[in-house]
Amino acid sequence: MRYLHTMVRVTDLDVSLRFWCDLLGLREVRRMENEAGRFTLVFLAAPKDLDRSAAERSPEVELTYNWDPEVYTGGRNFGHLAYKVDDIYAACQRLADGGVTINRPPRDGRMAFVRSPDGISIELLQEGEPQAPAEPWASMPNTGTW
Ligand SMILES: C[C@@H](O)C(=O)SC[C@H](NC(=O)CC[C@H](N)C(=O)O)C(=O)NCC(=O)O
Ligand code: NI
Repeated sequence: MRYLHTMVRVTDLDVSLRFWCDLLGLREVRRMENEAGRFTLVFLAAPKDLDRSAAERSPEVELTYNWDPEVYTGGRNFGHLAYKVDDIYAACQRLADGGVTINRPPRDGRMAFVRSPDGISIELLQEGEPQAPAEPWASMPNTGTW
């Protein structure tokens, strides 16, 4: 057995791709349009996983966009998706510049949390050793929950 993907239902595909790809940094590896089912699947992979994703189709995030509007509630038993990033300060700055709230800022130079446009919690962890605490992150308070 091996891990394949995590599926997330999204309410706006363009808004979601701007967050998951342009701001978070994932890459679209393939998509499937299903006319009969009236939905689109978009598979995303992190840059360092692209080769493996192309070969094994894993590990990926599967965005599911239902063409007919639906309201997605609950799911708070779901925790988060976690990614290692080369520079947690640069990643958080790119997300913040793109209008994403940094719910749990990287005060420790190691860990941050944000949420996707549909409220999916995402953990960002510094690759390797934590960075030295640096402003504005070191004194930035949490914003809500993640
Ligand atoms: C391609 C493979 O990875 C899938 O997950 S397809 C699973 C299939 N997805 C859909 O039918 C998408 C549209 C549907 N309206 C939905 O929102 O799920 C499926 O069986 N989905 C049910 C599920 O609970 O995942
Ligand atoms: Ni799936």
